[in-house]
Amino acid sequence: MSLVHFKEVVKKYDTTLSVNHLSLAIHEGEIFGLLGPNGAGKSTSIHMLSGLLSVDGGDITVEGYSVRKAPLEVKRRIGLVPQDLAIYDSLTAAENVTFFARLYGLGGKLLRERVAEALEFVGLQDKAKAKPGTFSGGMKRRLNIACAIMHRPKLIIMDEPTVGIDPQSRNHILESVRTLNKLGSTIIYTSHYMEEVEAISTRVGIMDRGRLIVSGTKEELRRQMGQDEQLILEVDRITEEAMAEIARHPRIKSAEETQPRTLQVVLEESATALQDLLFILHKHGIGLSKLTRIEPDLETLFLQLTGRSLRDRS
Ligand SMILES: Nc1ncnc2c1ncn2[C@@H]1O[C@H](COP(=O)(O)OP(=O)(O)OP(=O)(O)O)[C@@H](O)[C@H]1O
Repeated sequence: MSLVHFKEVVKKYDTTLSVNHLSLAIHEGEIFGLLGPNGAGKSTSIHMLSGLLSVDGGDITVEGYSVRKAPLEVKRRIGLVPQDLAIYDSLTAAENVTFFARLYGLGGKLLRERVAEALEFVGLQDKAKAKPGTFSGGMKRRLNIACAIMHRPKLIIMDEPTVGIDPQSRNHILESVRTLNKLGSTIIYTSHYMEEVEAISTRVGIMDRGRLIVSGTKEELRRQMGQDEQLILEVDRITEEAMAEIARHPRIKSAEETQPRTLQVVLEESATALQDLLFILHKHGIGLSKLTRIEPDLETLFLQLTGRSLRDRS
């Protein structure tokens, strides 16, 4: 069942469409990874979903409630972990979580229980009375998460939660995402780190220039990537004649000398393309010392769909 529905959503700044008729369904129980280069429109989309930005066209619903018509019903179901930290340095860790708990209408014993539970969940129970000014970047991010989850929301939105933090906190955060999901929360996770999104998500959507250019499970996306084979060949030398012959081959899509004596080659998947490539090298007296096949990843897919690199722009 779909928990979140973006229907033809538009956000305009001046004349530019930062979000351009975005349609997207997120199902209950998923960890949905929203990937895209800087400026793709990820933050703008989730800010509209969380009610921090107005929607200029279309609508977004959460459990059928519209952000336009029933914003409070939507907010009650959401916990947002924003990209920019939303914590107060003058309050202790426990007071920070308490502040947000009160905003969600919690009080009394339940409030105290939930504050303790949230701090324990992010591994900051020993720091409840400390002020975040003394915390590392990673600890501040974990406190930020505690503030967003203490009301046990159905949907948790994490906007680039691992930017600029140490590996230990990063692993802690990724593990918390999995646990929160197992405990029943649906997660939307935005990032421009493709490895992270691949590792954690059950389904992935890739945005570019305000649009969703593709979405699916990792297996579905892999199938979309077609059947090209990417190979790295380490050779003892390369000649212009051999490169010219390789370039002329109809089943060899591209060949490039990426480093001295290293060739990166893209072949159509066929029984003969690799054999022919090896034959050409042999014919020109070129020795091959190593051949590696590159597994296709989301970066490859982004490149295929847009002609641009996801990584270069991140
Ligand atoms: N307040 C604003 N005024 C004008 N343009 C804006 C504003 N906020 C965002 N934009 C533009 O909207 C587009 C989408 O930005 P957004 O922050 O949503 O991208 P993003 O995918 O989240 O990127 P990042 O990974 O850098 O956060 C960008 O071109 C950005 O310059």
